[in-house]
Amino acid sequence: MRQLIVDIGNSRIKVGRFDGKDLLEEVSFSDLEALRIYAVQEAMDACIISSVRYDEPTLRNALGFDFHYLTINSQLPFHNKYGTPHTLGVDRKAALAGARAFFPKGPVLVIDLGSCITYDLLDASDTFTGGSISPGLSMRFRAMHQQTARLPLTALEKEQQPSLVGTDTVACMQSGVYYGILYEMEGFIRQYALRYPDLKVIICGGDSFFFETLTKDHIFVIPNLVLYGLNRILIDNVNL
Ligand SMILES: Nc1ncnc2c1ncn2[C@@H]1O[C@H](COP(=O)(O)OP(=O)(O)O)[C@@H](O)[C@H]1O
Ligand SMILES: CC(C)(COP(=O)(O)O)[C@@H](O)C(=O)NCCC(=O)O
Repeated sequence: MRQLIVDIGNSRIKVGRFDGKDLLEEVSFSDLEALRIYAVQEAMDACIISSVRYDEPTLRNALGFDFHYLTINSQLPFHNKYGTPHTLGVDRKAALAGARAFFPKGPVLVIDLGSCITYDLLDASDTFTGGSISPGLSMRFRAMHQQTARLPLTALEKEQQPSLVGTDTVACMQSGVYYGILYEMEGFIRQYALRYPDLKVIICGGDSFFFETLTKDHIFVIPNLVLYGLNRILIDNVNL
């Protein structure tokens, strides 16, 4: 059984080709046309799309192949008790489903480092009530550049761990963004761990590899967690 799994985020489109529960290949695209060209060349039995950007008619029009579109009506492996369930990001639902694919029981905190950073807690009774949303890594760099007169647009190099004490403008910005996110995550993890003994933490998303040093016995970095979650949701929803 071949499944095509598509996660359309605010920065880019991530695609996984699965055979049952096994991820065979992972690619990313910047636009729908590139996704369409890739998808029509693949032999697939089923496809799921989660999109925080495009509504269902737009995607059906642009893509022209059949897929399950993740909505409020899709069956999920947890109880959604969010105050506004209709506005909950589908990528957050997929990440929580991914958490249950890796850890079937117990409390799990998912931290998704994408365009935004989301913190989502699933408790031991499989109930989701909410979490937090904060600005993502690239967004922090762009915001400082766009909303000041003197700060340049900069970024982190691959696998760069900046100095705590920045000694020039760029290094100060890199320190602020990197350690701002690191200490933010450590603070959330500490507070959640006090409330939920035996907590597991999964860090995922496009910028998660910058924080692999956080990996411990109960903290896991799984960059493509959302793809695994969508695969699980697809299997539950179309009876593969
Ligand atoms: N090819 C890429 N295109 C865009 N962003 C990328 C790419 N590779 C890594 N990234 C990083 O991933 C982050 C976005 O993460 P991702 O999980 O793809 O976000 P989203 O789900 O919001 O689209 C960006 O902040 C960027 O730093
Ligand atoms: C919070 C998000 C912007 C994160 O999206 P991402 O950074 O993964 O592209 C997205 O999940 C979203 O648009 N959520 C809607 C609001 C909510 O979840 O309550």
